[in-house]
Amino acid sequence: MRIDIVSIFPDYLAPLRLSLPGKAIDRGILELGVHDLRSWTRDVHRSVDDTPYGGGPGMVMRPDVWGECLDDVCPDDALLVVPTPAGVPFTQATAEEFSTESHLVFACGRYEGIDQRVFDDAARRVRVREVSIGDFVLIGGEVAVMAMIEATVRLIPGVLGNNESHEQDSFSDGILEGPAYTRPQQWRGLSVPPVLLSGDHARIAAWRHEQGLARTEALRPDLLAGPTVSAGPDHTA
Ligand SMILES: Oc1ccccc1-c1ccno1
Repeated sequence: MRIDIVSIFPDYLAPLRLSLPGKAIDRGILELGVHDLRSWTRDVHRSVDDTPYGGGPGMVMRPDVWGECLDDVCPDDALLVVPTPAGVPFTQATAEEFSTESHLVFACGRYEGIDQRVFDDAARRVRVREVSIGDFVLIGGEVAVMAMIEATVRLIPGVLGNNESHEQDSFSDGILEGPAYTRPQQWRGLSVPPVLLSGDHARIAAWRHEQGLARTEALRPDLLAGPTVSAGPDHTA
């Protein structure tokens, strides 16, 4: 997989080369390109934004600069992902869909967002997903992109080591993971549930599922209410 990211703060994405994505890069499983949007500016001030039509606070990122950048960075077979609070929810299903792509391009917006015509124009030749990582507002898309990349890259075969797996992730079977325990068996008067010491793998699996279900009912009953909309294959944002 190749991932390209466009940002006016490329150094913000430096941590991606550590831990998980870093290992994937070292193993040749992942190619990562980070691009400074200002490289496509043509004025002496290297301007990337302007005042919004219709008035209102803040600034909007310019279509001309983004358009020329995406012409260079985003080929027709790539999936263009645009993090935005106004997007379709990013879920584990989205991460699974993204992990099967050969080329992801992430456009990090700032200010009041990117001129909509950038995505309308891009949609003429590439698949576009406007995606939200949650119902809150950030200053820019970089943090959202890092979260989405980590959630996606860890699902690529070979990225997680043998003793790490995503088969029992929260959400992988639609419910939250149950509690986890390790040594010591007694700690500050608190014991590890005896079933986990039984060696009875069927009982342990059943207990873990019950615990996950109880946690889900208590904390995320919405996950038990049936399928929700997410930025999956049938949602073009
Ligand atoms: O709040 C944002 C600002 C810029 C780009 C993305 C976001 C966002 C918020 C939630 N998901 O994405």
